[in-house]
Amino acid sequence: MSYFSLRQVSKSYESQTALHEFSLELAKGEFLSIVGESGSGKSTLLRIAAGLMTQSSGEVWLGDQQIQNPKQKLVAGYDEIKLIHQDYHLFPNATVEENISRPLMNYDPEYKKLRVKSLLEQLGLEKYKDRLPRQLSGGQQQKVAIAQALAVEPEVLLLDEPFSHLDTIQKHKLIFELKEVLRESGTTVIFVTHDLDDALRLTDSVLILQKGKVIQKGNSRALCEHPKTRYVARLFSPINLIPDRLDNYIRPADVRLRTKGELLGHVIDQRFLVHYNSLLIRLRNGGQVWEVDDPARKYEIGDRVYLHFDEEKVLVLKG
Ligand SMILES: Nc1ncnc2c1ncn2[C@@H]1O[C@H](COP(=O)(O)OP(=O)(O)OP(=O)(O)O)[C@@H](O)[C@H]1O
Repeated sequence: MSYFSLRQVSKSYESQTALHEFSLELAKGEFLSIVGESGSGKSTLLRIAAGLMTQSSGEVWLGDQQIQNPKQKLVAGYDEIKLIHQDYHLFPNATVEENISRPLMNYDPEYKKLRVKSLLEQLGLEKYKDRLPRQLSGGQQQKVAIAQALAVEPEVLLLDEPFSHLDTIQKHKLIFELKEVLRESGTTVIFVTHDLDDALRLTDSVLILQKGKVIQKGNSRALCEHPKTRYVARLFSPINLIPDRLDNYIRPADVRLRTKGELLGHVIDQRFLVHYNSLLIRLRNGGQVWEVDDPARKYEIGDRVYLHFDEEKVLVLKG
């Protein structure tokens, strides 16, 4: 049953189309990640979804309420739909506790107190509650911005790359913590990012956006095993073009290294990774370079190797 939906939403800036007939249906409490490269229309999409930008055409619905855009509504935006982006704005002279309670100004004081206490606990911010934003790390400040957005208990949370200022370890920890908080509250979530790994840490359900259009939607396994385009395939790993075969590619993990065979190359680079060595291999015919996994860590720079692969692992990718 659809709860939050975008219906044929398009947006053009002057002559440029940023979003083209974009449609989406989410059930209550569903999480979806949208992955797209820079300029693919992710921020435009979320601003329209939050009622903060006027679309050129199409509609946004939350339950049976049509979301009004800034041309239709005096004060743009909704408490039910909150957007968090990387450039959050905290009140610099207010403490963490005051920042979180600010959106609850008109609420019952007793409710406000309990809600802020609960958010401080959920996001692990109790010990910082009396600090000013400048006395916090980037990750802690981002948590305060998230708590501030959650204060009014939004039905829908839209996350626009809000973790991009954080280092990888901090980011993964925050995504994990946030996932628990949002699951518990039954919030419907759309997370946009250019990083597939971040997306898959929050949810297994991913939509790929390119040049304002939906390229593919599915769970990680379906997208990885049956990518529709080279861009989707490359989000998971590099892909190697098979010589003399049009649009045929093979992933580094699907290549086996042997001492005999037909496709000959030699190792020109080697990287130590957690579960395998990653090799760069220059093919003898044509000089093309393949990236190949060496799980046995057997081969060294300069070695001659023959490359094998199963036909069923070959990806045929046109776009
Ligand atoms: N105010 C504007 N005026 C004109 N063009 C714009 C405007 N805002 C965005 N665009 C264009 O619309 C397209 C989509 O932009 P948008 O910011 O939605 O993409 P994005 O996927 O969020 O990018 P990024 O990941 O870099 O933030 C881009 O080509 C951008 O140049």
